[in-house]
Amino acid sequence: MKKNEEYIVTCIDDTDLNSGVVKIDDMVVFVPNLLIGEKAKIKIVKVNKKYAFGIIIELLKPSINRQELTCEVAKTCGGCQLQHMSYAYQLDYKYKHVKKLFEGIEVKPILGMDNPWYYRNKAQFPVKIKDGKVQMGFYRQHSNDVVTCKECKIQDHVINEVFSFIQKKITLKMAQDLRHVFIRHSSTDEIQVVFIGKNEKNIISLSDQLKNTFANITSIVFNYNTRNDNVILGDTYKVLYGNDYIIEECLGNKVKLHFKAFFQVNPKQMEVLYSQAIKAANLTGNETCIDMYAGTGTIGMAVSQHAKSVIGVEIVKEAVDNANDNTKMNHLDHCHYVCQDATDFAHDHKEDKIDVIFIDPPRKGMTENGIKDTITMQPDKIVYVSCNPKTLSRDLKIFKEYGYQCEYVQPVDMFCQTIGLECVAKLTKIV
Ligand SMILES: C[S@@+](CC[C@H](N)C(=O)[O-])C[C@H]1O[C@@H](n2cnc3c(N)ncnc32)[C@H](O)[C@@H]1O
Repeated sequence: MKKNEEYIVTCIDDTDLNSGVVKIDDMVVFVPNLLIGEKAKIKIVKVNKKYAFGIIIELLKPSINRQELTCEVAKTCGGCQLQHMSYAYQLDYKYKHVKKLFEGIEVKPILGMDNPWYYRNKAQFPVKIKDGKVQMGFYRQHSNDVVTCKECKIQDHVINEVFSFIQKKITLKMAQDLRHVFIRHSSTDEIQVVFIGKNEKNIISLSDQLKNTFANITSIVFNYNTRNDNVILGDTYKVLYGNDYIIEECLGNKVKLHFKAFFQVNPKQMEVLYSQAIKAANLTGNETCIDMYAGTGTIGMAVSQHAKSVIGVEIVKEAVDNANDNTKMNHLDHCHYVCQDATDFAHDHKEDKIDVIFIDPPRKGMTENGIKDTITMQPDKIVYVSCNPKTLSRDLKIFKEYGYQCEYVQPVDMFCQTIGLECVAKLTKIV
């Protein structure tokens, strides 16, 4: 097989990264976006020793599970990898792959959305100047090129409106000192805009236009980032209007949310996810709980309404400050947060007797030492919330080696149209 050769193929399988799998003379070829059962003319673009990669040139027999692409940049923007699948099929596809990862563990049916569009409450738009024009949009897949578009079909409508307004008003002078524009829209209908770049001088007039146009903007911030890597936010910032936070809501609690603090991007499914986490813990009201990787305290505050006390740990100072303000604002005085690395926290508390531990780490999951020290606390139950089924599966194996087994995994579709999936895992002590 050689590069640029063309073949007519039928797709026999798929991968969890949205590639169809075809076989040509016993050679496996991965073809992005090809669905099982589909017949297509493909072109080989790369050949390795044991496998190759191809691209679709012409779809000869489309699957009934394929849906029309309605987004104008679906083919160039890297955001929605599964937009060519009907939503029911996206859920089947995710379920099949998540089940493979958790062999021997019950995986409950995925909880999906009724309307899987316009759900995201946060967007980060890169800003560039190319050929004397300002570009603001999304990164092309595996590239630093910016794909411009009028709207994004998974961002909520208000974010699209603010995005479109900035696109119209931004000048070359403004763009030259900017790298990103970050927009959040809360469930309480507050808008936050964070400009990220070198210098705020040329942005002041845009900030004024924004606050004069959108009555519910409560926070405009300039974040200074002069680094040359792909970390989006810098350390220092200046508030241009209002506050450095907005007010969010989660399961009935108000949440003060700093722009540097984490918040789930799908507010509807966040409540489904955290309700599942609380259900898994089956609390009686007498438990002492830990909320590890706590963010602004969203899980811990909801848990504290069903438990005796909650102590939470989080590494981002601004988020911890928010979390402690949030417990006061919601009158939850048996819930308290500390700023520390989660592994160090688990180590310092390993002699404590804790009943239930909630864990919600970033994509990379936990450290083995963190898992060992968590287990030393001998909780009756551990509820692990994860946005990365692969690191969850790895960590569940380590938990099992140290005496905790997973009873079940409950997937929740938090990231419709994309390959992402969130899961809740319930773990109990092996007796
Ligand atoms: C997936 S978020 C979950 C946040 C929170 N539970 C929520 O749902 O809003 C993971 C959180 O872990 C925090 N984090 C990352 N590394 C950490 C560490 N080593 N120790 C403690 N917290 C950490 C991040 O700042 C982030 O807030």
